[in-house]
Amino acid sequence: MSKFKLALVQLKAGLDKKENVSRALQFIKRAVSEHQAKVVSLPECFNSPYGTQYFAQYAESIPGPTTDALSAAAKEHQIYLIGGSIPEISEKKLYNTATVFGPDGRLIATHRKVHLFDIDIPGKITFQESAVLSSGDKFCTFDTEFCKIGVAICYDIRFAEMAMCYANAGCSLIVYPGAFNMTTGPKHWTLLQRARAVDNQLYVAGVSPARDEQASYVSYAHSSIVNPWGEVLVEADETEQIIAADIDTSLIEQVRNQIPIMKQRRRDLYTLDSPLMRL
Ligand SMILES: NC(=O)CCC(=O)C(=O)O
Repeated sequence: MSKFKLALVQLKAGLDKKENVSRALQFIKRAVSEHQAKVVSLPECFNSPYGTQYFAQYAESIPGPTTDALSAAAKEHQIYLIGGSIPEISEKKLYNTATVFGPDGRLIATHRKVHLFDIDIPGKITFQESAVLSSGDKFCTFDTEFCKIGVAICYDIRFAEMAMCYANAGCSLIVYPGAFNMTTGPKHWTLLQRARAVDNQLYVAGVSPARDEQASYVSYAHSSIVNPWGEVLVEADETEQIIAADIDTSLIEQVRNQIPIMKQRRRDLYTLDSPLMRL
């Protein structure tokens, strides 16, 4: 059993990359000093505006200037830092990539968004990440002294199978840096976080950029942390801010004993057969 504080930084990312990174560093410092956070996460695409027209221009290799700054911040504050995501360039391909740094500043995990955000809701929103990005083909979990944590990015949350793989791998918490929009956000963002939490009886956190009404892509914001009961422990509004909550792994054991769906699965009728289960 363990208990630790998770803080999510709902950051407003603008056109100035240096300014975005510098604001992120200020908020990380505050997450530690004001909330005593041991694990801190930034949102999807935190050093760049979110949009296919920006990814190539803002892309960096990893390691690069943005991730060097994250590494130094994790070390300075002795925290696990989930660096939201950034546009990554590697071997001439672009990815939407999350990085995770340990309290010693070492890069301990990366996640390239597995499910690219390609949707078409006529008159509302059409978006095609796959026009410029390549998808990742690996899962991402990392161990801490508190619990195992899984990381996936935004649209990945719509795929229940992926969260189930993370639960089967022993994760107590899944963190989704994500930038839902003003069409799907109000309908699905919190619902999906609650669904993944209830399906898998674990904690789920969604960490979004703050809303910028002037941006070409307007984020819904509303970062939140949901417990294994599916209860929203804390939810941001649309403004730039930090939210934080205790992650208490004893609640996972309690819920799994009280509602023992993990033991009641009919594996004779259905199985999740993924080679990537071997994380
Ligand atoms: N950045 C994203 O993947 C957005 C996902 C989203 O808005 C959705 O509805 O799904």
